[in-house]
Amino acid sequence: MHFIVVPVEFDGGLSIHRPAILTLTLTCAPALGNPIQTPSFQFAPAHCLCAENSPTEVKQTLSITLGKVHSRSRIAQGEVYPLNLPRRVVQSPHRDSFNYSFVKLRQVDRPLDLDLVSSLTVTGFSLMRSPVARRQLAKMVYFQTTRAVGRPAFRQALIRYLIRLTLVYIAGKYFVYRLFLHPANQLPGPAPDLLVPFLGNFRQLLSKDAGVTHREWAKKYGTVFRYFAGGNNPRILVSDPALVKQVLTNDELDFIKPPETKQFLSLFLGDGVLVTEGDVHRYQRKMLNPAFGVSALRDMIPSMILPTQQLVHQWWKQCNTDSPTELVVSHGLQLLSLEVIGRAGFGQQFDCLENPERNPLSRAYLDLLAGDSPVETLFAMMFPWAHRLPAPRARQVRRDMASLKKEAQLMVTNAAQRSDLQNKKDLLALMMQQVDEDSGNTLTPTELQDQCLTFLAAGHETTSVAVSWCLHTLAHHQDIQDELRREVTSLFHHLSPEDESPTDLPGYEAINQLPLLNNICKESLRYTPPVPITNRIATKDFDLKGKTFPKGTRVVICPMVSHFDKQQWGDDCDEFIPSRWDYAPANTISPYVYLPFLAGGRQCIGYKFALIEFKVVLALLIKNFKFTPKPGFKVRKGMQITLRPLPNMTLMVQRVDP
Ligand code: HEM
Repeated sequence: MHFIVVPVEFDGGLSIHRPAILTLTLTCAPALGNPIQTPSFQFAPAHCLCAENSPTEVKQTLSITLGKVHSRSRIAQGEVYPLNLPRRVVQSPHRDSFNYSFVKLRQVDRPLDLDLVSSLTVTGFSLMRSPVARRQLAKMVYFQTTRAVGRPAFRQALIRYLIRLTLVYIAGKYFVYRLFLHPANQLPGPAPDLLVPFLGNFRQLLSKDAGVTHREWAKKYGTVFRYFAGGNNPRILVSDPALVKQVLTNDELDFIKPPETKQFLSLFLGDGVLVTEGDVHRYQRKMLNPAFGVSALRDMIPSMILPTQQLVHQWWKQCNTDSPTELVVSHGLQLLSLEVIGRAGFGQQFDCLENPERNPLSRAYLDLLAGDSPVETLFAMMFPWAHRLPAPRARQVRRDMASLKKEAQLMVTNAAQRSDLQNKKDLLALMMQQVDEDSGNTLTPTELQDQCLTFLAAGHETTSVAVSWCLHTLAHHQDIQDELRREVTSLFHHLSPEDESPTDLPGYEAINQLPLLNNICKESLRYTPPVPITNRIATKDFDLKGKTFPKGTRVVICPMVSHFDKQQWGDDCDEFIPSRWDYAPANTISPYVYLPFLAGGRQCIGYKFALIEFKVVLALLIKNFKFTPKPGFKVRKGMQITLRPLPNMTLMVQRVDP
């Protein structure tokens, strides 16, 4: 038996001008004995806009109308009766559902051959024109979804479906595409580690010191190769100087920092210059560059020498008079570089060396950097949301970050109230006085605050790591250490180790003119680059060596590889030879091969600051102490943002009589 159910009016003021035909073909055959209870829909509900919830209402309507039919006439299978029934009101049992209240039921004498799609389209358009209908539809979708989700069978089927879909997605993206189909696979490179299937070559990378595995791969696969990182994500490592230049300079704007690195860094640094990209970054560099010029640095020399003298005095007191003493040098150096950046950067004495816990800024930084595990740092970088977890360490990190922001804000507010700002020569004062020539703008308090946090972070850990490794290397090269001591003593001879406030300090030029000190710093930054690796992500498709790689591909620049490339440096590149800087190839080396401060538009803004600080600290320490290795002490080069010594660098330190 076939019916057309024609709803002519809907609840809630929804009016459909033409009698919109909700075509429902009903087969009442199974219900012949009792058509009132079991009319079943043949196909319409599957197509109908209100498919899922209309049956209830239609059933009710039919119950009534068929009930009337039944009372008047006998319905037999195949028999067709003309119906011309009056409208009847049907109350929906689901108040929230889409219900129509007047239904006219018309019986036809032949199987239906209606244009179902067009009639439903009319219905759909009419419905969507009415705000009330839209609301009704939204309600209906919500109602149907919640009702379906409420059914255990549906839930199970949905979960099964989602699991299957997820597995197919993971297998497709993380295994098939990344390990085989991604264009990076055209390049040579190591096979993924099958023992940890999801982590690419991570196990190999973490099993050795930072950069060592990369270096081995470079020897085997050349200056452009691919490997797999976490999630089997392919990375292309380039050490060919022309290609490094392409990434860092020629197409600089097409290669940005990976979002997770930026997210991780911006937790601490806000929108500082280390994090921003494009025009904002260019503007910030323009505003900040003058603060790092040589004339500014000349005035900062006392802010470097005085805290170093303080550390010398501390170590002098800790050392035995006639035998070497074991000292955790990296700890003292970290406090020192924080104090230097406090004084030279912000005109403030953090008093880190005397009382590291006193200043909230230094306290927060020391706590944040306290972790000794590279895995911990990698985890934090890969999952920047981890600090939101309700774990005690995460809570402490949140407290530290809040404290950093508050203190930086305070620092900027206090600086703005200084009456003698014009005479101050620290980074913050210089930044505050900087006016953009084009727009006439100055940096806003928030911008200044973020830059302060950036300089604190970027400027102190790197320098202390650089000096720690240099002392370690010199401890294994006593002849070079002795020679350096002779050179620096000639310049700093009048500074007594017990004098924390010396006067008559050597100047910027005099320090830079010490040739061995210069060579040792350069060679040490080659041998143990404090930033061993840098990642970029392509913002558009790019060509490298005649091959095209898609947007989103990760490119790695690795000073630990470039600095040990025999073709560039010669066969002795694995050795520490400061004198190499006196002749070729080192003294003519490409800036895209020697990369301790990177190159291009994102080169370290503080590299001159860092170099002069490195020299001052190294000179004063070597002048006053002899460093030798601690027997049995094994130190690893940590694969963190910086090349951290793991565990903290410990050396034997002996006083050198003035
Ligand atoms: C030996 C010490 C240092 C080393 C080896 C070093 C190295 C680097 C490297 C490799 C980068 C580029 C990172 C990247 O883009 O992936 C960088 C960026 C940066 N460094 Fe340094 N740095 C040192 C000291 C300093 C100091 C003392 C300061 C500030 C006082 C500083 C401030 C910055 C800033 C602000 C950036 C971001 C520049 C930008 O993206 O435009 N650095 N540094």
